[in-house]
Amino acid sequence: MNSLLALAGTTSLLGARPGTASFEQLEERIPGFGVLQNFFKSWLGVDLTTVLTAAALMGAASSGVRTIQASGSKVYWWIIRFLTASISIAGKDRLNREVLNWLGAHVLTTKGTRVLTAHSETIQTDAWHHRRVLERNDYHHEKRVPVQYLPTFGATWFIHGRNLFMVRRILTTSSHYKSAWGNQTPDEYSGAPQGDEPLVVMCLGRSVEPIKKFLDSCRVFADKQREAFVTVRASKARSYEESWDTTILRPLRPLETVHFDEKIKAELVADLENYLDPSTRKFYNGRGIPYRRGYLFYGPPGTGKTSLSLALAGMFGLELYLLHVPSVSDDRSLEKLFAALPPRCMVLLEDIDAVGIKRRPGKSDDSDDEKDDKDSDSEEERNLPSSRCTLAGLLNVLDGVASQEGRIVLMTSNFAEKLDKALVRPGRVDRIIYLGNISPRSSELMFMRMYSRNDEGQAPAGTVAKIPEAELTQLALSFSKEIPDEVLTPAQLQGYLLNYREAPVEAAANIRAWVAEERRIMDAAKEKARKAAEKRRKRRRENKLKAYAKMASQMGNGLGSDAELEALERRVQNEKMKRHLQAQKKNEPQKTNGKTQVKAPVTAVGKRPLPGNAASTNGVQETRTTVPSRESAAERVLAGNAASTNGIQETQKETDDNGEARGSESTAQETEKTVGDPSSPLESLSNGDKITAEKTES
Ligand SMILES: Nc1ncnc2c1ncn2[C@@H]1O[C@H](COP(=O)(O)OP(=O)(O)OP(=O)(O)O)[C@@H](O)[C@H]1O
Repeated sequence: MNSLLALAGTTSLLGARPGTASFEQLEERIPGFGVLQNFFKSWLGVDLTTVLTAAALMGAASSGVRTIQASGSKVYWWIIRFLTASISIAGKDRLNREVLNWLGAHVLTTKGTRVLTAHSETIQTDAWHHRRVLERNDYHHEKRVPVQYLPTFGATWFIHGRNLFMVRRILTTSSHYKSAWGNQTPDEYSGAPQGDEPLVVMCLGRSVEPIKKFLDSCRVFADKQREAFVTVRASKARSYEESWDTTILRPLRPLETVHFDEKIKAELVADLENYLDPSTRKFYNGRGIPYRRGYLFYGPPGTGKTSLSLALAGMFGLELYLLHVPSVSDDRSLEKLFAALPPRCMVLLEDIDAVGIKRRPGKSDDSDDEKDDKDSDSEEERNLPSSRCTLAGLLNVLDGVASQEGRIVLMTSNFAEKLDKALVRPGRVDRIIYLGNISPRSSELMFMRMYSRNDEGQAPAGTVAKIPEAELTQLALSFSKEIPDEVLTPAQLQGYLLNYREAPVEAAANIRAWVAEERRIMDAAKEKARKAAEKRRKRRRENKLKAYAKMASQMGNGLGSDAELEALERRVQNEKMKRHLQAQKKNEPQKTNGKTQVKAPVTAVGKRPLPGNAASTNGVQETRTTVPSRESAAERVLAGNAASTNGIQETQKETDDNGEARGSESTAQETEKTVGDPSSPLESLSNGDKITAEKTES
């Protein structure tokens, strides 16, 4: 048809009559044209050439209109470009959301805009939602996610700072719904924004400065909305492109509500203040020291590690970036996440011992016995998700070349002694703080916090309001006297107090019985765990003996009795240790006057002037002085040594029996060296130095 029209347009067909040159030309180009012409003429009385000519003219007219439209549009955009300035914002950028929120609060409501879009799902993470819930204190309202109204596609006009602005929310393919009306339906009636639409902010004038100011106002407004909250941003789980995606707003938690040693708390705050002081950055930069700070909070579960992190983020007005390492797909993604951090923020790596990152191969110094102990102690470890990030990758983002400056890394751990030494070395972790079980003093403060007036002077509801403050103080004191030092976790005690939310008198009266019951339950649980561990150890031992028996029978030397197999096992253990030490000797051969000198382990962390070196009475002890209730690796090694010293003697006897001479003296030396070779960072913090020094002297 097009070719026909073209032909009709190019050849003047008005005079194309049979027998004329034009008609013959047409007949030649379109075989059968004459027949069609006759058919139309005789049956419909219509001249086909006239019809075609009219169609050609119409086509030409419409293409002319299109050309005019295109030129008009070009002129329009040229004028727009000439007269306006603009800034576009990507759909996923946080600023995008902040601009929309600003428009929602300042333009849509005042202008009475009639075409809007509504959200009710992801909104709960926004400050305005929390504010409304807090303000209304309306339980039923809170059950339903409130609706927020925002600009839809297209342009929103408004005046800001005496400048005329237009914000365009641009349609993306994902947000467009093709209606039955095709492209005729305006965007706002044929689709709904998905939240990832880019924005273009335009302003009449030839400078972008007014737009920058406007964007600043949007940010200030968003910050104000968030004032009473800590913004927690979490890494997006398992996606192709890792990003800091989810934003959760948590109400501010005052640091006073996290109870632990007041001295250590004050030192921690002072340390952070000092780090965040602008002069510190200059100091670091001037001396070529990477401007970074790392903290490790460790202790049993429920002692306030996460609460402390949130409280610190709130106190310093920093955003808390929550990194869930097991859900990061690989080291590159981890790097990307760290690279996307703002210059000043806190990154929280929770339960860093449990993220499934393996120690670097070949770096583990654990003996078999130690491994056995660890196995038996950490049943839950078997169920850990295994991260695809490597330790090297993690170390690199924390303190490598790729690592960003300015941020604060907080790590929490229940078993800090399991952490790789490299992870907690200075530069990655500059302060280690132990959060322990609750002390009587902290329990008194917790009691007061639960029942006294809040910051706004409002008393708690119900009967509590009628109790005078002096009486509450007395109750708190008598309550705290019943709390054994360092036995219960703060979380446990908080749970108890919540059961008596409006009855402080009863809480104080019943505490003794509750503590006794809790102790009984905890003792029973410990005993059960001990028995289970014992059983596992026994089973493993039996399995080992069976394996040795099999080995022995394969060797055909007639060994078979339990005593013989145990002797064989000891020999194998000793041999393993000997080889291990020989391998080590190769790495650090230092012989002076024939005496082996054992190199002191790297104790940078332990030697740092950490706060509160003395054991604390308030539930917090500094790492160096307190190792959590679990037996430390050094203790285990020491215990292992005692056993292996016996083992050596017995082995000596056994080997004599077997006619194999073996120097017990050298074995003893080797054993001592093992002691000075701590396998965990906390060993280097606590016992490593001392033990090594003593052994070296001997
Ligand atoms: N030291 C503390 N002071 C006040 N409240 C505490 C303290 N420790 C724990 N809590 C309370 O116990 C609960 C759990 O605390 P949190 O999650 O901070 O402990 P955690 O040490 O991080 O535990 P986990 O190791 O299991 O993650 C919170 O509700 C918190 O209010």
